[in-house]
Amino acid sequence: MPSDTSTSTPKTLYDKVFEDHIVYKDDSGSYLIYIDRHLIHEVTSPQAFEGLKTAGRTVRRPDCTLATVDHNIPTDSRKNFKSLDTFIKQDDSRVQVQTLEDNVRDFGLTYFGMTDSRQGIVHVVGPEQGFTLPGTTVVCGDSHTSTHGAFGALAFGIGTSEVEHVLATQTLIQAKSKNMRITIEGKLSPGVTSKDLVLHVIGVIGTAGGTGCVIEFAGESIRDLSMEARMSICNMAIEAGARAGMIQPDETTFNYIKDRPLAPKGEEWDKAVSYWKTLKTDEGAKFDYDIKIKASDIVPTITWGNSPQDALPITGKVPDPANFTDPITKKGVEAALKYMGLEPNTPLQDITVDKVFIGSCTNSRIEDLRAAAKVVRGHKKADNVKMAMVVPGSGLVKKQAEREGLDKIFEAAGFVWREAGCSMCLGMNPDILAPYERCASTSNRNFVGRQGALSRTHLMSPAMAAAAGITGKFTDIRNFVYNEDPAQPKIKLDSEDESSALQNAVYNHEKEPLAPGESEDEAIDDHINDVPPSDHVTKQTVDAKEEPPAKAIAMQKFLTLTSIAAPLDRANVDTDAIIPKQFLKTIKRTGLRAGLFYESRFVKDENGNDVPTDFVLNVEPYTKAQILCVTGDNFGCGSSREHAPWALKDFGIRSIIAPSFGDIFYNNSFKNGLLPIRIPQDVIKEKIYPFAVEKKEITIDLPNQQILGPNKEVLVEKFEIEDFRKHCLVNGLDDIGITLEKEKYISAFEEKRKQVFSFLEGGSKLIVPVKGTKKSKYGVKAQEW
Ligand SMILES: CC(C)[C@H](C(=O)O)[C@@H](O)C(=O)O
Ligand code: SF4
Repeated sequence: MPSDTSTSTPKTLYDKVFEDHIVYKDDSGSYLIYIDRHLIHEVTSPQAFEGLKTAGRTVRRPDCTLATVDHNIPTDSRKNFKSLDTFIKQDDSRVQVQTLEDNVRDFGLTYFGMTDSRQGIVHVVGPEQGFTLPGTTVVCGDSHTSTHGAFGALAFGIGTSEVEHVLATQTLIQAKSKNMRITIEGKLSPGVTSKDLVLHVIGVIGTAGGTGCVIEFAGESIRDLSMEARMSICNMAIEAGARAGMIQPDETTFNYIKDRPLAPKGEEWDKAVSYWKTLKTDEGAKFDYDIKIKASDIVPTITWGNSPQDALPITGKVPDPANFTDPITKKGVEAALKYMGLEPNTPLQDITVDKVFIGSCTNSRIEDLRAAAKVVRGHKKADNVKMAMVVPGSGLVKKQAEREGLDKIFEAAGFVWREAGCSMCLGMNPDILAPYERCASTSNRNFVGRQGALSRTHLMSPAMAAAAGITGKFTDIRNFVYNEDPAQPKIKLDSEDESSALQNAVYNHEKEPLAPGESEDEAIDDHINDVPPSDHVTKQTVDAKEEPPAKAIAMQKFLTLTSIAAPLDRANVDTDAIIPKQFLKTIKRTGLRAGLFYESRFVKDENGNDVPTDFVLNVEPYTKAQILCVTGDNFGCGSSREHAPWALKDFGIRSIIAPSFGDIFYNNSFKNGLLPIRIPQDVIKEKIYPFAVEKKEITIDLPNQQILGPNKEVLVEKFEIEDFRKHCLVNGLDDIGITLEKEKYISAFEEKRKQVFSFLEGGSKLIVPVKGTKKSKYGVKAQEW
């Protein structure tokens, strides 16, 4: 490290960053890579911390971790915030937030809580603070970690078991992904934004298009974009099925980072920039897939269905199932139209909306809010729009917008101005749509039930969502009549005033005034005393200390499995469908059976009770199936929630056969002793699916990598599985235990890193004092400032 550029083989940006992080490579080709930056939020971390405590493990590098709360928190005004107990009314949400506060205190981690204006959506906070840097590896228990790839970082979502792995070892076990490049040739046309660009790309390559790949976005249009616009693109790389999205860092990147609180300073800055300038794809580097898209083909784009790939030009019409020949696609279109309450061939611009949501980690940054405010300025919300909600991505974005008067513009138009959080992007807090409400949303997922049960989501850019709020229907922003009255407040143009000095005046946290005679430490200690310790955490920590530290925790072994297989004739089954968001509000790994495929398995009767449907897992004998046989591509796409494999496992499923899987789901399954098997679609349909339908038992033989029929005849001669994964499953081995045996390699890497990448040292510990994390009362090392 840094990767050797003098050798003859040209490398891609991804190759370089990956190679610079290899701690160890084993004979089977599996890598242990070092993780520079780890972001944490309340939904996917409780079980990870619980695992650490149970095994008596500590956090290896607290300086590499930064925590905040975002998914569960209400977006109501915090002016009268007194405590979590009174502010968060939903019990399960409050427990998750409280559990995170306990954990960051117990492990001495840096945390932006609800009274800290730096709190916000993890993917807004990381870049805003300069925690995200080019050439780093960035992970988070969240699929939209791909956002950070806009800086030339290798950034990807992980499951909760991997969160635990990173906390304990600061590394991850990884296979090398394939290289894909998507070049957008030429310049974007007026009125076309980065959101239109990325929706268009997903419409072209599909939600499984990037599976197994890291996508590098390149070309003139990408180079022309601001950092915030680049983040919106990489954010949605996961929606194209990719492991990560990346953009070569350049002057735009460096200017954005300079002087942010955690950016390297002085000589370290110069050293960093000279390294960052090497982070580009070499001439002649090989891509497994090289796709070119003309910028001139991209127009303002919105989605019509339940997958981000259901993207159409705003000038288009709702698709007609009669035009589709492939039976799975046709069935999917019919189901989506029914769910979305749309008639085939309706012009998109004739469709009226009930609500507008401007926010989410895709589009809640200052430029997004400026673009929306510019549309709204001097207009009034349409009468048919029941509510238009604007949710800034962080407390600092909110403050900046208020300094610019954007809040007043929104409010004058009848839009609602809220506090920072994920909000209606997935509605884990009270911000949800009522059944059948149609929403113009700047978020990234339009899945069934995503914004509330039976909700109807259409994805689009901030300007288009704002325009829908004004006209009451989907609107081509190119035809929108802005109010140009000079008496209206002026709004900065996109990416104007990106000068670092101004940005940082804004994005540095303003500390709360100290009480007379109070020192900073005392102020912090006071706040800690306000946060009541939770009994279960205290107890677990103490218990763990009495136990000798565990090495490898055994997982259930997987050798052979004979069972009937439940047939599922669907494509793009997302993890929101496998386990909807309301079941994520748990701090345990178990008890999720009830939520498995909840929206498919149950409908409500007139008294609001769950009534089972004829979904395959409700039908005998499939209630006892241990195998799921899926015919369509991309099973488990979308969110990183490990709750999906937990729920399948809780139901009794131990193996899933499908043509392809979402990357994070695939990974998460192995960590829980589940075996996902990739088999070509025609083989599934011809050889396995018929037995599933006939309720006949099949056998999966993992040691021999075979699938056998009811009479033990060979259906699949040798399915693929990486050696390392097979080894772990067959022997029931826990990854963390295995990795900890590589301690000497990790330490050696860290020693070198200290010299070569000295500008990464300090990490989140360079943050100015943060409330609530100074002292641990429970024995684990506290953060020092
Ligand atoms: C809660 C989290 C696991 C999830 C994700 O990984 O994406 C969420 O952020 C989402 O957008 O669905
Ligand atoms: S996609 Fe939505 S829920 Fe997920 S992190 Fe982003 S804002 Fe939060």
